[in-house]
Amino acid sequence: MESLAATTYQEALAACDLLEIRLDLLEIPETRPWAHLTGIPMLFTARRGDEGGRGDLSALHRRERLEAVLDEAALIDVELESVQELEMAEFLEEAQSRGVPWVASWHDFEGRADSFGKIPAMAERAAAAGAACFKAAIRLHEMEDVTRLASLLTGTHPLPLSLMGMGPLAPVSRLLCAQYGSVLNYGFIGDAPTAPGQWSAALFKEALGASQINMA
Ligand SMILES: O=C1C[C@@](O)(C(=O)O)C[C@@H](O)[C@@H]1O
Repeated sequence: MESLAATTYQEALAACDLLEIRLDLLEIPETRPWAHLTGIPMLFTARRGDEGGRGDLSALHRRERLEAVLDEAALIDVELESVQELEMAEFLEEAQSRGVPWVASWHDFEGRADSFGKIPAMAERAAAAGAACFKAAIRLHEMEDVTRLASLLTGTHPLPLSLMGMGPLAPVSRLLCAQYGSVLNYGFIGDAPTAPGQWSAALFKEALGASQINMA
C-alpha cells in the first residue's frame, strides 16, 4: 500500500495507538512496507473476500500471511465466519498458544435490517471461540440505524464490542459508538479509506480527544 510506505513513524504515532496492517491489500507483504513503523503496536488482518478483502484469498493463503507476522503482532483480526475454516481454526490455536489475542470480526456492506439483532449472538459465539473482542461494521441507511447500532453498546456482552457504521452515516456513528464504549475505533492513514465513511485517523483521534465524551 503506497500510503503505508509514505507514512512516517511520527505521523503514524500521532494518528493512532494501534496500527492495522491489511495484509490482503498488499501486493507483496514479504517486503514488509510497515517495517519503518516498528515500535507502534500492530494489528494484522488478512481479510477474506466476502467480507471486503482484496483478491479473494483462500483460508490457507490468509493463514500464511498471518503466520508470517505473528511474532510482531500485538493483535490479529480473523472473521468470525473464518473460525469454521480448518486452516484458520488451527492458526487461531497457534496464535493463542503464542499469547497473541484476536478480534473476531464481521462486516455487512449492504446494511441488512436484521443485522443489528444478530450482534449479541455473534458476540457470544466470538467469546466462546476465544476472541478478545467482537467487531461489527454495518452499512447504515437511516438515522435510526445509528441509534440501533450504538444502543447495542449499552447491553451486557461477554466481551468488549467494537461497533461502527459504514456509508454516509459512518462518521457520526463512529463518534457515537466510541462515546458509548466501542473499542478499536478505526480511521485511515494516508489518502485511502479501507471502508466507506471512515474518518482520517488523525482527525478522528483529535475529535475523540477534543471533548470528554466517554459515556460508557
Ligand atoms: O474491519 C475493519 C473495520 C473497517 O472495515 C472499518 O469499517 O473501518 C476497516 C477495516 O480495515 C478493518 O479491518
